[in-house]
Amino acid sequence: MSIPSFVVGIAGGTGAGKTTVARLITESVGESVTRIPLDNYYEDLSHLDREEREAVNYDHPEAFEWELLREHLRALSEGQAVEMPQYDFEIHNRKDERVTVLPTDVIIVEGILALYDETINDMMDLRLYVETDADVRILRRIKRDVIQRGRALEDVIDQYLSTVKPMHEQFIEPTKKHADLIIPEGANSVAVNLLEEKIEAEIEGEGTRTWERGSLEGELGERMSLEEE
Ligand SMILES: Nc1ncnc2c1ncn2[C@@H]1O[C@H](COP(=O)(O)OP(=O)(O)O)[C@@H](O)[C@H]1O
Ligand SMILES: Nc1ccn([C@@H]2O[C@H](COP(=O)(O)O)[C@@H](O)[C@H]2O)c(=O)n1
Repeated sequence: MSIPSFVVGIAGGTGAGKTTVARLITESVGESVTRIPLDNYYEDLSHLDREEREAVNYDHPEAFEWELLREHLRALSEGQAVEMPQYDFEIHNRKDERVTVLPTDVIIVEGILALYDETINDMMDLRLYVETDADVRILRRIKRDVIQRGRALEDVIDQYLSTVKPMHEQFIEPTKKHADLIIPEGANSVAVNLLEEKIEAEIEGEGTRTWERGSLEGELGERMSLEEE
């Protein structure tokens, strides 16, 4: 019998620690986890020039291609591979290439609005909201955007005040009510260890969801067979 993947959502404000939590779980649990960054599902803005793309509100739900994410999650949790878009923060747009993502026992969807879409929330088995104070989050974001993404401090501050903060209050923070668990501070080792245990138990437990990874590698896009227990 087919057993769908265990789908985990990790939401929270910018700089809250979502990516870190997702990365720690993935590193600990291993190959059976696939990470789906919501950033990869920003709308394709190739029809806009760079200046117009810089002015887009990237914290509004309309910035994302929800239907594509729904389709991909549905496909992955049913055992089909998908071609996931890749996002480039330098050019404020998708890259030309896509990456083939194989179905796995566990799928982690991670991003500011990971708990926003009702259909996607219904597909999730575990919904997490990472909660970190706004002052800590903006300091982390300034460090990341200025040092790693080469953005000007003035621009980072302007963007924070004009869109990031108001959208957080209007759309992101309210999704906390959809969470099963709230994780304080991001890479909080007690919470992360408990999550790792929960996810490992899901993989190893009764009715194991065991995708035969190798069986798909030669015939990508084909439906996978499930290992009978
Ligand atoms: N509990 C924590 N304590 C200290 N730093 C943390 C903690 N959690 C995350 N960080 C750091 O904060 C920064 C932002 O974390 P990240 O996971 O990228 O946030 P998000 O994906 O929510 O934007 C990273 O440099 C990360 O190492
Ligand atoms: N071209 C873009 C696209 C998105 N952003 C910002 O990314 C933030 C979401 O990612 P986190 O890892 O911080 O959760 C979001 O707040 C967008 O403002 C951007 O700056 N440029």
